[in-house]
Amino acid sequence: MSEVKILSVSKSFNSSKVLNNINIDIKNGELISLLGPSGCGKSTTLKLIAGILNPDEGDILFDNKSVLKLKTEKRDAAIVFQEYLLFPHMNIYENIAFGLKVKKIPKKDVDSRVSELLETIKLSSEKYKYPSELSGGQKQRVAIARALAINPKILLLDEPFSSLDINLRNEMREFVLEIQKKYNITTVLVTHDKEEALIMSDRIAVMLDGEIKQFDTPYNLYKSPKTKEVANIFGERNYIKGKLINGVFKADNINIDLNNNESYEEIEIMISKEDIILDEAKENNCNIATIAKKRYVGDKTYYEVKYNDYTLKLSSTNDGLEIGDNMSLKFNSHNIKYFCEK
Ligand SMILES: Nc1ncnc2c1ncn2[C@@H]1O[C@H](COP(=O)(O)OP(=O)(O)OP(=O)(O)O)[C@@H](O)[C@H]1O
Repeated sequence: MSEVKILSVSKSFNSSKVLNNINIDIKNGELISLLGPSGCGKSTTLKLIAGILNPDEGDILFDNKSVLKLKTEKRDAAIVFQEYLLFPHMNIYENIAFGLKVKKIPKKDVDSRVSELLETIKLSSEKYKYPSELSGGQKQRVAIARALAINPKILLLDEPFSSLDINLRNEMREFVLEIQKKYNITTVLVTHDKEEALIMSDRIAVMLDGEIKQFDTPYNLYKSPKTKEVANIFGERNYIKGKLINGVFKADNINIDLNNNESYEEIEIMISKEDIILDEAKENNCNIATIAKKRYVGDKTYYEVKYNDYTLKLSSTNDGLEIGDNMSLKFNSHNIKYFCEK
């Protein structure tokens, strides 16, 4: 385990800048994710940490020492890719033992380390099987055990679950979390899956166009994104433009008390789907919305409602509403976030 610092790192390929002034400070034993759309520079960042690539500018420190001059094999960073890249002609035991043998570790120490890892990945009884005889999840477990065998300072995971089906993916996420906590190993996970990043990370670096837009805890990123572009990474939200007058948001036919004393001429509020609440419409209730669309997804139902000139999207555990139903509308005002120009 190790503390990792990426300091003002930039990288270009063929004079096109793919990373611009990246700064990430990873604590000992922390699991962070690099989250962003395809091409934003996640894998390049991982390769810079591993030493597969070198930055044009900036520095990378492990435990406060620059590793830029160290080759990949000297950095003690283990990388696991989406494709398992196991050696097909070696059995599971030999695959896991490979890095230890290269380091000329005595046979009895190799044996005890590999046995411990086989137990951790629950494949002790399969140790003489070859990769072709394993399921996708088992292969990925072997790939992680092989990476951990050499006791790396940092574990780098490049979209390790994307080729697995959804049930296996959930199982592998839990497995990696368990193993990461057990060995307290500093880990960087590359993913484009927001749910995966939210579930697994101590902190998430949101990357867009080669820049870190926000580096924060899952909770803060979801509840208090600094910008709309970061908010949108974590799913569709509702946005309404209006004014803020002494803490009361005002737009056409909408007044929401945000419980503060601030005033802005132009702001845009962001309301998450789960913060719009539908209730039975009462006779004297003026906030009436009509259900326009319904999408049932099992544990919740997504609705689109028309409220005056607004179309709002919300999620509810109530799956019994139908298109055309009139419902009263409420907002969870304490969860409303706003973006403004002073
Ligand atoms: N060796 C290379 N030579 C030239 N361009 C490259 C090289 N590696 C990456 N790029 C470019 O750099 C940009 C960032 O690539 P990178 O693989 O880091 O993105 P990513 O966020 O990991 O994307 P994905 O999720 O699709 O893997 C892309 O435009 C890519 O085409």
